[in-house]
Amino acid sequence: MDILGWRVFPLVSLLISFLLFYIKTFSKPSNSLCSLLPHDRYWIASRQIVTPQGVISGAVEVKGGSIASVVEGIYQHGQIIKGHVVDYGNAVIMPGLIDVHAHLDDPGRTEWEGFSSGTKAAAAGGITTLIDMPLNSEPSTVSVETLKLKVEAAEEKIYVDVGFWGGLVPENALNVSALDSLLKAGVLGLKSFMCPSGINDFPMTNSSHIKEGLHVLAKYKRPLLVHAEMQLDSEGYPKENDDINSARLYSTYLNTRPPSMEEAAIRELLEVTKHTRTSGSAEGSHLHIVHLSDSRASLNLVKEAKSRGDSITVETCPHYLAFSAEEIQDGDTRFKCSPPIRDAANRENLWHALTEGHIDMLSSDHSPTIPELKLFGEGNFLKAWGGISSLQYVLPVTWSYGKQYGITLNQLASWWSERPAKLAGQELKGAIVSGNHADIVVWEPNAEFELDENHTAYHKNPSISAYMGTRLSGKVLATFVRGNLVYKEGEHAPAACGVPILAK
Ligand SMILES: NC(=O)NC(NC(N)=O)C(=O)[O-]
Ligand SMILES: [Zn+2]
Ligand SMILES: [Zn+2]
Repeated sequence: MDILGWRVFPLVSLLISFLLFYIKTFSKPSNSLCSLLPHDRYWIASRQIVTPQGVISGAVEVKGGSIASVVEGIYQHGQIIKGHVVDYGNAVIMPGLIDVHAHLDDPGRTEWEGFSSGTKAAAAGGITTLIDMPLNSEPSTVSVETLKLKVEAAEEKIYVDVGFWGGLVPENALNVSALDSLLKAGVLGLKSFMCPSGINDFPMTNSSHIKEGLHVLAKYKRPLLVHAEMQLDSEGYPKENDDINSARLYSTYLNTRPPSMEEAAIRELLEVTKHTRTSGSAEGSHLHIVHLSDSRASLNLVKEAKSRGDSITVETCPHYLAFSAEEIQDGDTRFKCSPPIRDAANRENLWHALTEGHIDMLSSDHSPTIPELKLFGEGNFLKAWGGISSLQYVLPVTWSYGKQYGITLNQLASWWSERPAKLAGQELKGAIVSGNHADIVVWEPNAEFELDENHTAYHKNPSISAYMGTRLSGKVLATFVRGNLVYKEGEHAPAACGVPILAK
């Protein structure tokens, strides 16, 4: 290169790096597009703010995406609070919901849901963090490579924060280094099935796989979530049933998945969870049973394990608390899920277990599909896709059906925010306290609405939701994620600025 070339070369490379910096900085949505509120520092006030110390009347100061202070009344240091104040009057200010169990089906099955529509629905429902399940996307999240595909798929599409569970499947369960690298890559914990999952690249695990998984998880202090239903030789399991009249009956489906399937799975799990006790070989790991439906023998087993010191928690879902088998019409496959929705007496017991603290938390288990796979015309319960679509409605559903049991705002915050935050290892989320992320839902408990065709639903396929046609109370007015007002009465922020959460 001649002298001139040597002089021009640094200049050109400087120019290129400036250009790259410019593209990187300014092609991302600017902050003003992330929020419907053009302030970095502001206050939100109401007469009902749900804090860990109880419900107070006052104001929450938000600064730089975090909660800077929480004050009773509208005075701080004896002076009336200054700056931009949004006064929500009698509406409830609560920590944003954390949904630890949702299937957003992205990448690969975005015609079922996808990160964009799924997190829009979440924001409209007051959910500020969602942990995505490792199955129903294509491929399933079972390795470092497939996790990378998830995170890439989520980029600039998520309106709320999204974390990821990894899958524990036979292939990685017996391969410590594969599990290690998946956990190092940032999944918040693992999830496995004790029965067929319905997804080809997500095979079921047995208790030896689960034991191995827990021992690896112990090092990382992260949980294993398990779909606890086990196929029993002596009892029925979705047998192919060519008699369409019988397959249309909800009772036919219910009989294929009796409570004893949940009980058998949990009994087997407890052989392994004993290692999670203090000084046990898997101390530090934790087992979480997802979507419990059986409120009798299965729940008793969990209670006993807790009393013995096992590190174990259990969730149930709004659909088990809202619906009962008696009300499900034959052929109405919107209600098909596993484990199945059981009788009204079981539902009553679930409510008691929840209010008495034996069920630790709630999750949506939002598991949508395309209407075609729900086989509405045929109404075949044995062949239709199993899964309830509910993401946007979990708060009003819990509130509407829970009011008669006298549930409190603090209980709602505990079931939907505090305990889920702990399960997912999110120390800066789940409660309205200074220093936490400003993840907040503002909602009006007394406002009622009809879930009819005039109601704006953000799910990709609203018609498959079992809640369509019901009347609910509890309307979400505003949702803040890390201080950004991402949803306000029917409108979303222009840009999707949620953060993908990876464990460190
Ligand atoms: N593949 C699924 O989404 N399964 C889900 N299906 C339900 N719950 O019916 C689940 O969580 O088990
Ligand atoms: Zn499941
Ligand atoms: Zn699920």
